[in-house]
Amino acid sequence: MLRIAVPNKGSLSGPAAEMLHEAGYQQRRESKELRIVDPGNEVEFFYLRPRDIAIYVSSGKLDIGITGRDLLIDSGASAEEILPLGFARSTFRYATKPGTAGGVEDLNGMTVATSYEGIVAKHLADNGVDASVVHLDGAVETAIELGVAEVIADVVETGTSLRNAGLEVIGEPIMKSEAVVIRRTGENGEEPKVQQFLRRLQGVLVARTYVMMDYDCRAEHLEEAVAITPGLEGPTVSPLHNEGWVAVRAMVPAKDAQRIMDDLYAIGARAILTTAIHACRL
Ligand SMILES: Nc1ncnc2c1ncn2[C@@H]1O[C@H](COP(=O)(O)OP(=O)(O)OP(=O)(O)O)[C@@H](O)[C@H]1O
Ligand SMILES: O=P(O)(O)OC[C@H]1O[C@H](OP(=O)(O)OP(=O)(O)O)[C@H](O)[C@@H]1O
Ligand SMILES: [Mg+2]
Repeated sequence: MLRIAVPNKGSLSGPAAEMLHEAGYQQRRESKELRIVDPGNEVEFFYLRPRDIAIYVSSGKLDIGITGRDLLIDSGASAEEILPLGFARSTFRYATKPGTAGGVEDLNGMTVATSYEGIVAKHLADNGVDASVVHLDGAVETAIELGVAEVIADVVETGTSLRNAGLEVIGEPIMKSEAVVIRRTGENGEEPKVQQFLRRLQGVLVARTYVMMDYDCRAEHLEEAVAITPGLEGPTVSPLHNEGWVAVRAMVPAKDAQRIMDDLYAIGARAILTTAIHACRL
């Protein structure tokens, strides 16, 4: 049985459960459940604090975990990222009251409040900056107003929390994060159960990113059409009863679908349809 750590709370928890559900796995019915077994898929899910997941996975007691890249790196645990999942995207940045500092190089002698001490201490050291770090559990944006620190380092998505606190980012992002699948560093990546789990999640990512496009076009325009919709391994082309016409089917990126339909129409393609992909194995 594959043992998988899933975030039980916070920004990662809802989207992770949704992705696992789309991949065909049973998920817990209520938020107090700490573990469930999905016998049909031979998987056991453990609902754990996102911050603890890399530690459990590095211990070898759990095979796989879903957590944030920033949490993985901050933990210092001996676990590695094996698949990025595209949700809970954020940057990790320094912020101050306007006029306090222009970048990390100005932080000598200051105090930085953060929930991610591991990332911040390393970043300061890598930049040769001597600043102290104070650990706070959350809502770190308030630390400056209340005099606990001159600088914060925190997760930024829309920037709303910073704006509301009258703070602005300084310097370049320390890192970019998103939800990731992790496993113990150096673990054999060929294990069939693990590979099957990753293929299922990859299938969800593809189904979310691509749509299926079907259209009819004149045979003499086929090469132009194929250049517009190359598909993954090449489009499927079938003859139409109407001589001189062919039907074409290819996967296209969902975000480009409308532009691609316009381009196909312009070269004379007609009956252009897009349909959602519900599941996929590449
Ligand atoms: N507003 C956000 N947008 C996108 N990702 C976020 C956001 N806030 C936190 N994250 C990501 O979520 C993970 C942190 O999860 P965690 O549950 O510890 O904190 P949280 O989502 O802020 O929840 P909590 O309410 O418990 O503070 C990190 O990977 C972080 O990058
Ligand atoms: O840039 P934004 O869109 O505002 O998002 C970033 C904020 O979201 C998270 O806070 P959360 O609400 O989880 O509270 P926390 O600080 O207690 O973790 C994060 O810690 C930032 O404060
Ligand atoms: Mg938070």
